Amino acid sequence: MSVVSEIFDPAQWADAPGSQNLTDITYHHDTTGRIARVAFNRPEVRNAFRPHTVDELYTALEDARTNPRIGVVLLTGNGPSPKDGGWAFCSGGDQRIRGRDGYKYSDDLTATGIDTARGGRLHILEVQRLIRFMPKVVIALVPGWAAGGGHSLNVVCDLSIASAEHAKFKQTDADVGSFDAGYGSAYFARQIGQKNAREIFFLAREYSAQRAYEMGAVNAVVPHAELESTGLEWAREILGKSPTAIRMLKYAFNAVDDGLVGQQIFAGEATRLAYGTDEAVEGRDSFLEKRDPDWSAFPYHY
Ligand SMILES: CC(C)(COP(=O)(O)OP(=O)(O)OC[C@H]1O[C@@H](n2cnc3c(N)ncnc32)[C@H](O)[C@@H]1OP(=O)(O)O)[C@@H](O)C(=O)NCCC(=O)NCCSC(=O)CCC(=O)c1ccccc1C(=O)O
Repeated sequence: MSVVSEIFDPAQWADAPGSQNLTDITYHHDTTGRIARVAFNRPEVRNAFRPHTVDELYTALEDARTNPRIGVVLLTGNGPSPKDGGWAFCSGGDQRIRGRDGYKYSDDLTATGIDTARGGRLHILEVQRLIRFMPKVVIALVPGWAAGGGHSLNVVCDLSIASAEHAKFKQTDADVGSFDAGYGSAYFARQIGQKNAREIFFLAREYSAQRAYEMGAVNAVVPHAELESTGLEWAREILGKSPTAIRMLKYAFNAVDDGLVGQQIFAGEATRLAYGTDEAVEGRDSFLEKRDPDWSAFPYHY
């Protein structure tokens, strides 16, 4: 097992099936197969994402979502940068290949390699929704910079743990003419309060891990060397809980901010639970057996 990041413990992880050809991220399962680790792997650009990065990220997260053994996903950034030793969770969209209609596919790392025939992409927002709606806990492990769209990803994760020494937070969207007007800002304000969120976006200052913790943008600040082991510890603790309870709780927390989509997702899971009852089985069977349903065994609970 190769060491993909200085604080990655290879004894804890195995390559996720099909992950060998990934270029912009790494994807591992822990040795029990119950925890996924998905990491940005472009440390030389502070883990900025290009469309290909987002494609890989979506595929890995979707794989984790649909794997019935996986209960917790750790989202992080590999590091440090071989160029200058800097650490990053993610610095958002790769500004070198940003076009007028979104981020462009490029056959190399520069604007000269852009494929002009393909439309620009903003599909990091699809990744945000995947994290938000997956029935599993997603924990951001922030080993360095969380900036721009990377800052927004930290916002949308269920829990966040930050490196005391290297994690830094900065919402640069307004510096570069971008604006995450969804979860990245409006939901962020629900997390940390309107005044704090407006300050972070309007001034685009830099915030330490400790300050982010005080504002409620992260759950814990731990020594850098312990970031990943703490993530695993939290994940194992969550795995000790009822999967159904965790799923319903996540959707309940979401529902209040997600409007009818939030209600639909919560209601869908309630329907799934109802289908498991004898009462619902009676409804189905009466239809299939072409008879009136007999509800007499099912009281109006109060
Ligand atoms: C993150 C920094 C504050 C780190 O600063 P520092 O430690 O001093 O390092 P640097 O020397 O600046 O960077 C080292 C190296 O990395 C390159 N780099 C860093 N970030 C990027 C990037 N985003 N794109 C391209 N390259 C990057 C940097 O140029 C250096 O390269 P050298 O060749 O060594 O010089 C600082 O780096 C910084 O501020 N970075 C930019 C942060 C930023 O503005 N990000 C984009 C915000 S906009 C966005 O993410 C939109 C995303 C999106 O798709 C979206 C669209 C619509 C709605 C919502 C979203 C959404 O937000 O999700």
